[in-house]
Amino acid sequence: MSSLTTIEVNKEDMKFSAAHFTIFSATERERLHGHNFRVSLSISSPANRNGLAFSYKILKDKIRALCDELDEYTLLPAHSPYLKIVTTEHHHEASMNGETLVFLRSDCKLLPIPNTTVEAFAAYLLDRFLHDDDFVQRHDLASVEMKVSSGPGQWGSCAWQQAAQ
Ligand SMILES: Nc1nc2c(c(=O)[nH]1)N=C([C@H](O)[C@H](O)COP(=O)(O)OP(=O)(O)OP(=O)(O)O)CN2
Repeated sequence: MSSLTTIEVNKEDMKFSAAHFTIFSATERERLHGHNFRVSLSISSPANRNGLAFSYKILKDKIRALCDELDEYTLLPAHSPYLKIVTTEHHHEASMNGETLVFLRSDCKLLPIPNTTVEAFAAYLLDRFLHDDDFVQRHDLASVEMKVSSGPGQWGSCAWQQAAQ
């Protein structure tokens, strides 16, 4: 049975500062607020005779680029079951429970996620990592785990595992 090695990249600058509000139900949400979200990526692969899984510099570059896309925006969930978003020429009008929040489009990013939680961010970033290019196809990987933190001691994660051969 071969052993697996894991590379984890979790650099201080792998982060994005963003505003959001978590939606707990059709009638409950947080007020708009922000975090410095941190991102960590771990990739496991079969140990090889060269003792090098792959150069992890490419991972840091990819995560930093993904973080830059989200940095200093208000992040809104385009796939929320509770929040309805109407986009006009200059604004996103986000409505739930009889209230409407109006945001400048230039200040916002709508993400294809159901909620702006750390676990939903982790799933979104993992999907981007897996599908933005052919890194996963070009390497013999066993698993990939993306983690997002909204503050010390609290993380959400999402993982992909290679299908059993
Ligand atoms: N499953 C999840 N639950 C919560 C999330 C989340 O992303 N996934 N997020 C929040 C809020 O965004 C909140 O701002 C963070 O929660 P909170 O416990 O208030 O954390 P703080 O950063 O304020 O840290 P404390 O010092 O522990 O208060 C809530 N739930």
